[in-house]
Amino acid sequence: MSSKYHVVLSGVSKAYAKQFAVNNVDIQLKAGECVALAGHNGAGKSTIIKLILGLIHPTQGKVQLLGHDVSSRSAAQIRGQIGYLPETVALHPSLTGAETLAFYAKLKKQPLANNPGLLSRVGIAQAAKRRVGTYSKGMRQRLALAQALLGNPQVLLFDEPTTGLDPASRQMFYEIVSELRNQGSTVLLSTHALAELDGQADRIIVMKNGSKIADGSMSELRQQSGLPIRIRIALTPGSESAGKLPPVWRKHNESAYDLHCSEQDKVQAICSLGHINGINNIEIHTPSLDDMYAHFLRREDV
Ligand SMILES: Nc1ncnc2c1ncn2[C@@H]1O[C@H](COP(=O)(O)OP(=O)(O)OP(=O)(O)O)[C@@H](O)[C@H]1O
Repeated sequence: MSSKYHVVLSGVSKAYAKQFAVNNVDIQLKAGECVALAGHNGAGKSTIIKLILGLIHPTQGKVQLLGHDVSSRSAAQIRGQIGYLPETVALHPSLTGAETLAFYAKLKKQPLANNPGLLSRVGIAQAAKRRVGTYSKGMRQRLALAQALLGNPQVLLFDEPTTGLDPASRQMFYEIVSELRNQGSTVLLSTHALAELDGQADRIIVMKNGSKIADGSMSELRQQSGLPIRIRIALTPGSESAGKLPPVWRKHNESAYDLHCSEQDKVQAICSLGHINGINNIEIHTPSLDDMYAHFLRREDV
């Protein structure tokens, strides 16, 4: 296996009784890459994260982490290289933030000296001496993130990390993800919140009923989906130019007209408007991640 991959799943399936939670999935995660796992409830996202953590073992196939088979004894040594933020974090309410992080640092055999810096990094240094029971959901999630960052792990697994976070906390979270990528760590995060991934994830893997149904960067997914781009022009009210528009332009309302075309035809479509006077505005709407996600799920239903 090439060392540029931190995590490799090869033909991995996980069955409970006769039900496949994950079905014949191949995933490769490179060093310094942030990959999002998207899918509805029950799609298999948490199961993939648990397989990488070695908490459960595949029914079929192989999971490799930093060059080791996760099921092998040698994998125990590299567990300290993984940071994990579970979907639901149970923190003891009567411990302070600082005590909680000290507890996890001891479990991970990490020096306590780095803890104040970590609490500042996630923005809760001022609440370090307060009991966790008095923390808001966002503060608890920040503290849980700090424990995942203990020891500068090479692989970070975040299960729905931004659920319930306010915009400032989400922004802080993605700033940390960006730092982690820059330092060469691999980040895998599961999410339902696709819209917020734009510009944050290098790649998106779409799961459905345990199978991988799409895998690529935003622009690759856009191309694979073949979803059209919508160009909308607004004409000066009362303008006679509408009559000169090629028939492919459809009327949207009294002054606006739409054209649906592929990414490749976009420039030509705009150039063909060169002889039309009285264009007030041009809007280009490219398919969003939510549009593409819905498309991939529908395609599988057909
Ligand atoms: N321990 C288990 N025993 C039996 N079935 C399980 C077990 N864990 C998961 N499953 C089933 O496997 C499927 C995938 O579950 P998983 O938790 O991986 O989905 P998910 O994509 O993380 O969903 P969510 O977004 O709701 O967290 C589901 O049908 C679930 O019921």
